[in-house]
Amino acid sequence: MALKCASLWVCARNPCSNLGASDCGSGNSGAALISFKLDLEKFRKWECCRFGALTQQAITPVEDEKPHMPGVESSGAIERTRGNEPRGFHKDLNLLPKPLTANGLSSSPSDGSKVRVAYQGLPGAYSEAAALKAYPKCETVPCDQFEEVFKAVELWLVDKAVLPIENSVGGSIHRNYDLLLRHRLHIVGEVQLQVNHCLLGLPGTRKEEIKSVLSHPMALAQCDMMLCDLGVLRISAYDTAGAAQMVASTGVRETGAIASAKAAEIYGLDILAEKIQDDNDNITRFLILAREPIIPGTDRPYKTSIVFTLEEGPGVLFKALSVFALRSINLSKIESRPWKQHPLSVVDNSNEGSAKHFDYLFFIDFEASMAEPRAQHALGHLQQEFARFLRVLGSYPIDTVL
Ligand SMILES: O=C(O)C(=O)C[C@]1(C(=O)O)C=C[C@@H](O)C=C1
Repeated sequence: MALKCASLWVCARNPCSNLGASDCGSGNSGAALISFKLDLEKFRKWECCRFGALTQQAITPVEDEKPHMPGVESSGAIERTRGNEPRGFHKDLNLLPKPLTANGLSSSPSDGSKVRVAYQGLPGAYSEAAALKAYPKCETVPCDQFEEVFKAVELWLVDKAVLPIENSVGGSIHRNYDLLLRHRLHIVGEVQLQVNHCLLGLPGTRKEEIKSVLSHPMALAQCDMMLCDLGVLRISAYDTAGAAQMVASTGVRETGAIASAKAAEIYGLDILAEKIQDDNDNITRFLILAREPIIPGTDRPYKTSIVFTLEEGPGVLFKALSVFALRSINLSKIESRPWKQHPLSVVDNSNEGSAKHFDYLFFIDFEASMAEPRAQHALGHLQQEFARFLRVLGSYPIDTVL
């Protein structure tokens, strides 16, 4: 694999000798951020020491990518029917681009004139719309699973990836936080997209005829009230456009899909109801990922995403977050995820034997650019005083246009 030397910002305690870093900074709490320019292979070796099997796991496909939501029934009927002939529809679904799969990644065309952007789902998915918002002339490349979206960039089959990370109604997409850590891509941008869901059905179907509705679990959650009113069975699918394609190809009048108006057009379905989400302001935030980081500036508002772990102790998270408050840096997101390689930390309490604590990773977005000294000082402080591990996932312009 043709991996190039990459520039990464990495802060951690005592990694200097392993990394060949040019500057390890001082131990002062206000120390400047240690910026390492390092060789990706060295970085991997170092991370391997700290995380054991993490590096190896980064190339192991996720066992179960099938979406699951409590209270949402999953059915064999939602498995993709790639290659199946659509029944009774004028659209030839076989002419649409086929999603990449882990085993079926093909090479990019040699003409590098267009940016190729991978996304999870089928044409008409919101992730595709997000890719086109970020790069209006890009070539969008559909992938079956999130894991393949990452691999498509890592294997140089595409230039960028777009990844949903949170929704204003449904909250975080936890799987994608975990994948961000397991892979070595950089966040180079974000896209905020207004998501207007439609209820789709076979041509000529009435809304009242619908008995079950297929969609992505996030989309089902975002339309909870309307689905309760209809009293329909909910069935989860990999993505909204995939649900629309499924309804089109199975030809069952009683089954509808929640998807975009564009998906209705692509798969030849009728729009039975529009803007069916519970909250009119239904915004999904997507991340743009690339092999190389961008160089952040101060010309416009920037956001920086980091992930870190902390030592165990009372008030440690409070103290860690104070490094931002002390410098008037606003936090726009905090998410904690179990540290899967280190599920428990054992603390020796002299009288009572050993106490066990769950170990967590903290993902934080803060509103400052890594080009700003206050952001560099905040991360230097966090790294020197509190963090066992710290990685900058990216520093990128804030998307302010809906
Ligand atoms: O299924 C799609 O169309 C997607 O792009 C995925 C996704 C998500 O994962 O949240 C994106 C936006 C909507 O919030 C619903 C689903």
